[in-house]
Parts: sequence; structure tokens; C-alpha cells
Amino acid sequence: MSVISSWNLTISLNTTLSLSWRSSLPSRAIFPRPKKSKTLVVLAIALGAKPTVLVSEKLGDAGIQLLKTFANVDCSYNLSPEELCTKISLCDALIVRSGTKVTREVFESAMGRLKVVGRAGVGIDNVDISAATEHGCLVVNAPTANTIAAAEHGIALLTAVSRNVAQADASVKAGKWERNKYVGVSLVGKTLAVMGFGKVGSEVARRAKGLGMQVIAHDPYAPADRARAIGVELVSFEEALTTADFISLHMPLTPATSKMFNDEAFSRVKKGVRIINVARGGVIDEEALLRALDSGIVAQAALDVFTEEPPPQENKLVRHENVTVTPHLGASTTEAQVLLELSPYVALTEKLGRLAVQLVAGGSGVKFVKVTYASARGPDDLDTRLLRAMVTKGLIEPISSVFVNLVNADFIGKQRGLRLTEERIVLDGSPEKPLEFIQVRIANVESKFASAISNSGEITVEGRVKDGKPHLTKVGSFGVDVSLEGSIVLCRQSDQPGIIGKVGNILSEENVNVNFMSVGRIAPGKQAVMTIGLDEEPSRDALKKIGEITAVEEFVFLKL
Ligand SMILES: NC(=O)c1ccc[n+]([C@@H]2O[C@H](COP(=O)([O-])OP(=O)(O)OC[C@H]3O[C@@H](n4cnc5c(N)ncnc54)[C@H](O)[C@@H]3O)[C@@H](O)[C@H]2O)c1
Ligand SMILES: O=C(O)[C@H](O)COP(=O)(O)O
Repeated sequence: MSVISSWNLTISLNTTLSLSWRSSLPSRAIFPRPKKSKTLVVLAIALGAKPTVLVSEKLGDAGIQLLKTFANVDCSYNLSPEELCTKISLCDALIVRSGTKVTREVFESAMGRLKVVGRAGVGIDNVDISAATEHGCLVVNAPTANTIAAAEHGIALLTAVSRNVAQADASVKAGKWERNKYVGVSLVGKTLAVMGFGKVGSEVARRAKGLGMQVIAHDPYAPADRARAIGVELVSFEEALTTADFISLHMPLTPATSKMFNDEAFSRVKKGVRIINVARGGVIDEEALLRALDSGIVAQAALDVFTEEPPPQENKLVRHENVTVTPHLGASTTEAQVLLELSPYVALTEKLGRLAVQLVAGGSGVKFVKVTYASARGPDDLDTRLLRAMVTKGLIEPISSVFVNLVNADFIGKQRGLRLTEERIVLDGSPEKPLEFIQVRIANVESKFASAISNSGEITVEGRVKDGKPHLTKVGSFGVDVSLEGSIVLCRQSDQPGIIGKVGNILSEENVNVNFMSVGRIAPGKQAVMTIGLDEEPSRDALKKIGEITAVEEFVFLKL
């Protein structure tokens, strides 16, 4: 799905609601789940059957194609409010960006059919959340998908205003050569105030530090340790205003931030300050900014966002000589629109859950499950609800007839006595990758494959995403490496020559293709765990023959 890095559940339906919704869906007998369910399309997961999805703004093609495997997709762009209201009654889901106003009228016109609004991006200020809640409609967004794109656009505008790039470009194109008029200011050593030190703000800060700037930030809710880690000082609104040479805005538009930059704020800034806004137009009082520009208090402004979008033709800010404008392009990079950042992890978590539960010995029951996410990203930047739901799905579906989806996962887990806890390990390193590894552990159970019990006494499976594909990288205390496709044979044997060949022969006699194989051992000549990825399912007879190889101490066949 375009821009799905993780769909963030903005409004969770309460349990009663999600249950009644679920029970109103057709049974699996009528709509069997696709064999290779690409569970990353959360809307489809949430809806549980082939829904009709209206996409009202341009998204990446890859996302649309993927969505089409799960849904009837209607891409209708530039709908008038009336056209949107007419169409919506035929749709189960609506996907929008910032340009579609999802008003109360839209929810009313849906007459109960609309179940999910997906905001392919961050800001949900164009969706009437109260109306969505009243109409039992879920609103989900993709909070990290365009973070880097927005941060890079902020930096592009910062450097552009410091060197009059837009103005100089227009001048040269008008046939002029005004080298003295467009003398800029340097960034190095200057103070940048980042207002709103969240996902985008902190990435802007990181980049500005690289440009040699002194970076301060104002954010009443930001953790001081995150700021310290980047070398940024958190300051009061007053201090940010009075000390900054450049101000970059990155807070959401809320009643508290609306027109935060007004005459009062501009009266306290340093004369000649330069302002960049890639957040929301509404955080600036545009009339006040115009006055501040005209009086020279603000030397330059770069605006990607406006109170009204598109801004009216006669908008004086847009036409102002010292204002650089872009048409809400912050998220508009190819990468941000096709990013499938979390999707392999979604598949990985479900498969780890499936593997772990199949390793439990019959009768043990599964109650205590711990999921560990190791990531270089801050906890706020990784919403794990989707991953948690997928682990639950993997744990429960192989041993029951229930269909687990994003909405009902927590409820079904609780109903079945599952106590799933999550833990994060914060790693050093590049935060570009969402997760380094994921571990699923089941405590207080016996395993049908004793080697799957780690030193801590729990069934432990660990996986990573390699080249975009989920891999199993640890079973119990043994390091392994097998791509999680098809099915898997885990086999512990005494470490001696010829075993791999014997197992391979048995499988090849049955025409079962081995797609991956790895061997992890404690020490040479002792025990080894062999992990074999299979495209086809071997017969019982073949599995029996593997078990009869003298050196094989235990083995298990697992379906993914
Ligand atoms: N121009 C674009 O295309 C584009 C792209 C992405 C994001 N955005 C916008 O950028 C903004 C930031 O996005 P994000 O993903 O970093 O969100 P975020 O939620 O990660 O960060 C927002 C930060 O603002 C802080 N904040 C809240 N109230 C504040 C206040 N009164 N003063 C200062 N800080 C305050 C929050 O504590 C939070 O840390 C949003 O408005 C989003 O819609 C625009
Ligand atoms: O909130 C956002 O995600 C950004 O403003 C991007 O909006 P867009 O998806 O309309 O480009």
C-alpha cells in the first residue's frame, strides 16, 4: 500500500463495536482467505472480506496494485464534496491524503457502510474524527511513511531561503543577472529553532546539525533524552523565539497550536528571522506573517502549507517577494509514496507466531507470550499494534477456526487467555530501518522440539528481514538462517558428516524442493540444528525416514 509504513490506529473501536462489526462479516466458507494473505494491507485485514475501497487522491501504483488483490478499488480523484458524498455510500473504505475533506456529511452519506478511513500520511486534520467515532468508523493513518520526505523538504526550504534560491531563479529566468541583490546568509553557526520535536522535527534537527547549525527545539511533550541524543537543547517557546535565526515548524495543527505564530509571537522574534513551515498552514496567522514580512521583522518565509489549500490566487503571502512557496510537497517523494516499510515485518511477525505455536507440545496451552522488538528507532516512532496483532494472528489461527484481524486481535487474544507482553530493545545505529530483529517467546510450556527452548526456559524464535524477506534467524539458543516461505523442517543431530546429504536425498526422492538450508551448531562435533526450507510438503513417509536417520536426535515439521 502506498505510504503504509505502519497504519496507526487513531480511533480504536471499543470491544463491543469491533465484535459486532466482525460478526456481521461473511463467513470464511463463503469468502475463503487467500492462501498467501498479504496481511500488510491493513484495511483489508480490518475488513476481513473483499471490500470496495475508494481512493480519492493519487497514491503510489504499487500500493494500488496490492490493494486490488484484496479489494475492489475505485480510484476517483478530484471529486467534488457532492460527488464524494454520492460515491461513499457504496464504499467500505476510503483512502485519502490531505486534499480530501472527510466531513460529517461524508460519514452521514455513507449510511453505515463506511468502516475505515485510511489517511495515507500523517495529518488527520482533514478528517472529522468525532463524526467518524459517532458513525463507528475507524480512522487509521501512516505516521512514519513520509517523515524523511518531509524532513528533507524542510531542509530544502531552509537552504533555499538562506540563499534566495527561488527569487534568484525567477530573476535569471526573467532575463536579469542580479548578483548583488541575492546575497544570502550562511547556515553554519546559526541557531535553528525546531518547533515540534517529533518525527519530522527530530530528523530536521539531525540534518541541520550536519550543516553546522546550532539546534534548539521547543516541544512541551518531547522527551529530553531524545533531544540530548541528537545534541539538541529543549527550550521554552519564549527562548526559541528570541534566540533563533531560523525557525522551522513541525507541530501538528491542534486548538493549542492554531495561529501559534501570531502578532504577539512575531513581536518577540529576532529581527531578520527566517521561517520555514512544512507542518500545517493553520499554525501561522497568515495576516500576522504578512505584516512581519512587510516590516522586515521576518526576512524570509518558506511555506509548503497554507490555511486554505490551494491558497486563493490573490493570497498576498504567496505573491510576496520574500516568500518561497511549494504546493504541499513535503510528502511528495517517490520513496514516501511507495514505501512498504513495515510490510515484511508484518509477514515476519505472523510467521514467527505460527512457528512458535507449532513448537508447543500438545496439551501445554499457550498463555504467556513475550514479543521483543529490537530497533534503533525511538519507541514513539514505532507503532507496534499492527505487529502485535500479527503475532496474535500467527499464534491463534493455526490452532483454531477463528479469523484474527487488526481490529479483533487484542480481544480474541484476551478471550483465549493469551497474556501477550511487548518489550523493546533500543539499539544504536541507523534508524532508517524500522526493526533489527523480532523475537517471540512462549513461557511455561513444553516443546515438541526441545532445542527450541532457549536458556531462559522459553520457546524462542527470532527473525529478521533480509533483502525485504522475512527470515528465521534463531531457534532456542541456536542461530539459523532460513527464508520464511513454504514450510520448514527443524532437525537436531549430532554434528557429523553426511547428515545434510541423507536428509536432502530423502526429500529429493519425493521431489520436494529445498529452498533454503542452514546449520547452526554448539561446537564442532557436538550438536547442530539444521533448518530446511521446503517449497512442497513432504509425505509422512519421508518425514518418518528423516526421523530414522541415526544421528537425528529430534526433528519437527512446521507449516508457515
Ligand atoms: N508538508 C507535508 O507534506 C508534511 C509531511 C509530513 C508531516 N507534515 C506535518 O508535520 C507535522 C509534524 O509531523 P510529525 O510526523 O513529526 O508529527 P509528530 O506527532 O511525530 O510530531 C509532532 C510534535 O509536535 C509536538 N507538539 C505538540 N504540540 C506542540 C506545541 N504546542 N508546541 C510545540 N510542539 C508541539 C508534539 O509533542 C510532537 O512531538 C504534522 O503537522 C504533520 O501533519 C507535513
Ligand atoms: O500530513 C501529511 O502526511 C502530509 O501533510 C502529507 O500530506 P499529503 O499526503 O497530502 O501529501
